[in-house]
Amino acid sequence: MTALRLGTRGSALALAQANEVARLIGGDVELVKITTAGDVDRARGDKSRWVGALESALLDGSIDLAVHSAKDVPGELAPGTVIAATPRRAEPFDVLVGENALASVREGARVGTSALRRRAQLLAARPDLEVCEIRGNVDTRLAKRAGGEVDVLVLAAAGLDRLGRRGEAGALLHDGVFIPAAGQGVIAIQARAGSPAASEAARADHASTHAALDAERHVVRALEANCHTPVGVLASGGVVRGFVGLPDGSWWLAEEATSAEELADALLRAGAIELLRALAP
Ligand SMILES: NCc1[nH]cc(CCC(=O)O)c1CC(=O)O
Repeated sequence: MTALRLGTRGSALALAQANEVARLIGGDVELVKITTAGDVDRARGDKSRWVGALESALLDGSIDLAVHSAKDVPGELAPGTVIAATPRRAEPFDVLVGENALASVREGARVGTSALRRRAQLLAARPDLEVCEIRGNVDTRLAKRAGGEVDVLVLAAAGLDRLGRRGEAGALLHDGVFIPAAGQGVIAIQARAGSPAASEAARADHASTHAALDAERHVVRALEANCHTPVGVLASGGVVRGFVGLPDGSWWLAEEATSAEELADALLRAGAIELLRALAP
């Protein structure tokens, strides 16, 4: 039996995720590090830049499975591929680093994030804050904050957990508008449809996580959202919640429903398309 080749990006977070997947699948598994366009030039581009090279390696047979942060996976997968498994979800919410709670962040503080969704949510809740672009992987951002580039950071709790750095974070942002990105905290294992590796990956699957991810991805596709769209969606405990907002915090929608279809309808009825059009005329 030859080893199952798991393709992964080479960042510390990606490797932590791939090692977790290797442990869950068990047996003879080998990690194959793949450099994506996103790793080479972090400044621009969309999700396909992170995921595209892994999808190509999957399709050309140089790997058997691709491991991703589900929130980095675009709404449409490469044809002929599937999300074969999603291990049990980690913490889905964002956290503040540098202050324990949003209410304690001083007026006008500099908050670092490059995600439009986080900017939209922060300014919806606290219009006084100065949201600053901050780039780089999780370690780089933590170092930049420690060096005084910003006062506070917003990061995914799951990423900090996986890097063993959750202790540096404050409280979760989980009230009101703070709905995380679709798939946040979920690892997606992508395979060629019908391949033997897809069946092997299924050993690592957690059914309710998979159902939640499917629901969240349904909403993203219904809104034609991508990683440049300030959209949050979280399915949990039979409820699906969604947020769509302008990055300056001046206009936002938050709805909840009992299915992905109903949530997408509710957001669309409330004006999500007009809102997204105001964003990208
Ligand atoms: N955009 C980068 C990225 N992709 C996934 C995570 C966190 C881990 C996860 O959501 O599973 C992060 C870092 C962050 O947003 O703080």
